[in-house]
Amino acid sequence: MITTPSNAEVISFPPSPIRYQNEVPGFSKEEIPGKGIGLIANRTIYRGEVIMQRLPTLIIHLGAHFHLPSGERTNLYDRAVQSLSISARERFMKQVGTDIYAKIDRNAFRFFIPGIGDEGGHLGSYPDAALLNHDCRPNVHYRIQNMTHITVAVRDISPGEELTISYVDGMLSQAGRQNRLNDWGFACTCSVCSGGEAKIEESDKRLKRIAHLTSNLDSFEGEVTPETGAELVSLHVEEGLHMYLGHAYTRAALNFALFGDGRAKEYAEEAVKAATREFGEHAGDVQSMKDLERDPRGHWAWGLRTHRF
Ligand SMILES: C[S@@+](CC[C@H](N)C(=O)[O-])C[C@H]1O[C@@H](n2cnc3c(N)ncnc32)[C@H](O)[C@@H]1O
Repeated sequence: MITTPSNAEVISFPPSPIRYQNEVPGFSKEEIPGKGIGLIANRTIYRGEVIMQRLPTLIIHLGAHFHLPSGERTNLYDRAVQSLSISARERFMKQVGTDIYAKIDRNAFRFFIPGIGDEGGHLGSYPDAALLNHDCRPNVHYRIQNMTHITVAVRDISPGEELTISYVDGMLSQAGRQNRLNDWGFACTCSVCSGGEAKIEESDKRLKRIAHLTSNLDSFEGEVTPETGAELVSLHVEEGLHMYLGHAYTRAALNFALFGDGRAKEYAEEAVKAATREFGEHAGDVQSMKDLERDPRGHWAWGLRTHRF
């Protein structure tokens, strides 16, 4: 661990260690043409399945990675990697990148210790999870909870399909995403990016519509009908943004509730499932959607829009 003394104390004593379940690996490592190594499903993996949970091999404070003089940083990185067990070191060193700095840069995942702002920013090295290649419309979502990297399927995955995550914000336009991906040194060949001009235009248009509906739903001034949230969910599914369905279903459920519409219940139920996949069962959205599902009419939002207009 390369961090400040106060962060080290918190990191050494995570507030509530999560349980580990036995894993039956649903994937194998394979060479993928044009992408290096990747992970391929070797059985059907169902939506919501936890695919992999990993503790970090190394933790590095963002300040150390980006602001230490390179000589000092190299020294620290060498010592950190030397202190790993032989097998952990081997897995770390197999990652892409010409030296330790590059391996961290190209493979590590960013996370923040909650409650202390930028000071809590770290890079976690998880060499097994780092084998997930990028797709703009991925089938897997990951989160880092108590320093643990958790990978969950966001839709059913067939045997032989590659497991992928998105390295960039999937709501960016295709050009915006490609621009960010240049940092990793590859051009994306996902179904949207390689689908030709018309497909890219259609996808960008959908993303604009998603942004527009989201902003309307989030403000009391925006133009919305009971159907607006349902349209938002459909657009996410059409666009392949299964990784973001938690917020979409939550907005839709709340919108139905605001209109005093009974569909709030079924959307809240889906919101609970999607938000659990994305953020974990203890996330705030999950709890509030459980409340809405249990008692839509008793919810604070029920009928508020109908009173107003
Ligand atoms: C975190 S690593 C992923 C694992 C990597 N393929 C390996 O062999 O270890 C990131 C690197 O994988 C490659 N990569 C990931 N996604 C890709 C994609 N969609 N197309 C081409 N290369 C990709 C790029 O070289 C990128 O810098």
